[in-house]
Amino acid sequence: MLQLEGLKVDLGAFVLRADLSVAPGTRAAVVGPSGAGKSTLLSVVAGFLAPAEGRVLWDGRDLSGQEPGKRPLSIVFQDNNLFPHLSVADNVGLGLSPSLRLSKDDRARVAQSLERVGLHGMERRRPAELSGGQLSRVALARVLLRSRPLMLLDEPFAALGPAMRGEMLELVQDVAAETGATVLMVTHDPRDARRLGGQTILVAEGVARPPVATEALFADPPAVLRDYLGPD
Ligand SMILES: Nc1ncnc2c1ncn2[C@@H]1O[C@H](COP(=O)(O)OP(=O)(O)OP(=O)(O)O)[C@@H](O)[C@H]1O
Repeated sequence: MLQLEGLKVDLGAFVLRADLSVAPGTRAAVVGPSGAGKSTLLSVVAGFLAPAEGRVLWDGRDLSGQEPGKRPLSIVFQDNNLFPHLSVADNVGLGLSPSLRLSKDDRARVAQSLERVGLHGMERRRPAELSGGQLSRVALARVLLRSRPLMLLDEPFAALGPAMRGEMLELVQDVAAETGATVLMVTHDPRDARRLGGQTILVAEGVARPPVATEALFADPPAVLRDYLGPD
């Protein structure tokens, strides 16, 4: 379980607070106005930012001071954090070993996870030789391989069209189901939040609110969410 306990992140002109927990295996969309602090929230969970107050706990263990690579999580950003000079297989292999010292067995697992996301035969390509959707698949193959219990996705599919986004969201759900991971996914699209089919953390007015059922939230949105969503 992820717990944000009395958390305060202070970026000078911007302060974000959070006091919430996310039950194991929850798929939670993170929504809210631009500049509200969604990426900041993910950054503090990931360990890129240290909180001024409070703690981030995973299964009751305080993650303070633990560097991002050692935390029990995987991250996917919009640019998919792929290295342009490395092959698809090596980009995925980094999920197992940052120095790319991979055993034969590791290589087989890389191939297996690429096959799982529909990229069989593309192992030797470089990121520049792939489409946007395929790049997202590479990033998800790495997440699958790492099999960490928490997946942080920051607008991962914003550059893709609606149909492809739907496909990718299904893949995220499959990957989360296979690894049992808890998912936090920042999105600007309420349809994506609904498609994720779980809960939503609303970030607005300096606060990340506890997760609530997505359907119920969008059926009767609080004023700040209504303003953000605009007229139907
Ligand atoms: N390194 C920083 N130093 C100071 N302020 C920052 C820093 N990074 C972000 N901010 C500010 O913190 C606030 C929250 O930014 P953040 O990127 O978390 O918002 P967001 O909800 O993810 O926005 P968007 O939806 O536009 O991506 C913004 O007002 C931003 O200007």
